[in-house]
Amino acid sequence: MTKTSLYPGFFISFEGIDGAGKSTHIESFKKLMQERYPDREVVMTREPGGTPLGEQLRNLLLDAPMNLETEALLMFAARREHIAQIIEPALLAGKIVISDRFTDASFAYQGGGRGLSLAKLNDLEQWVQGRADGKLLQPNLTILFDLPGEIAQARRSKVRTPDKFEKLDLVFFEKVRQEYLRRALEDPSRFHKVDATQTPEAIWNGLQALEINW
Ligand SMILES: Nc1ncnc2c1ncn2[C@@H]1O[C@H](COP(=O)(O)OP(=O)(O)O)[C@@H](O)[C@H]1O
Ligand SMILES: Cc1cn([C@H]2C[C@H](O)[C@@H](COP(=O)(O)OP(=O)(O)O)O2)c(=O)[nH]c1=O
Repeated sequence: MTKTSLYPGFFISFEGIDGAGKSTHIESFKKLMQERYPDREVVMTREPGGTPLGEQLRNLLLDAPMNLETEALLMFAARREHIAQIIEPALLAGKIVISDRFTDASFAYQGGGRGLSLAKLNDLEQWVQGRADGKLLQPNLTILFDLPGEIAQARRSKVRTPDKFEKLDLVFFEKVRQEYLRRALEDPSRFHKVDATQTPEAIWNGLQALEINW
């Protein structure tokens, strides 16, 4: 059985290091899905966040310095609420859910970047995404914007005031990137890797050509 058949809906996550180009494409991608599947509702959401409690946790997570384990636990607490309130009900109702980040980000940032053990992250993933039937709720498709840390940093420095994670250095973002790539290798049927060094137009053409295996 594929993960796709766990729910009538379809779950897509967008991932990548800060500045890789997710925000540039996610709204248009939502519109594309809506045009392609006019009889389905498309729900756009994000992590950390997605629920009133999750958004409160997001404010804390993005600004307050905290112990690494605390950070991971709060990320997964926000995720549990997000799954219970938003993601699972939408998937059960046959909707398309697009989330700006999901669990791969915890492996990449708290694991790869900050060094939390993958065993602990695996436990949290099982805890928060495990279902009564023993299967794991995962995105059906994860679109990973892959970009060298240096290029992402140059793009970021042009635009915005950095949050807590964005202030971290180049070595950190390379480790984050490598963990994303490791996760992609581990589950190649779920991941679609985008070469984010391409022009926005080329990236968009690639996204439009992407086949959704419902
Ligand atoms: N393919 C691209 N080539 C050059 N610059 C880009 C590309 N995609 C996005 N950018 C620019 O890089 C910056 C970061 O992009 P953004 O989409 O906000 O990244 P993210 O949401 O992944 O952090 C923005 O200024 C954006 O205009
Ligand atoms: C979901 C998640 C995000 N993050 C981090 C990655 C980002 O730096 C930050 C917020 O992500 P994001 O929403 O992509 O921020 P922005 O749109 O402002 O770039 O949270 C984690 O460290 N772990 C997680 O599990």
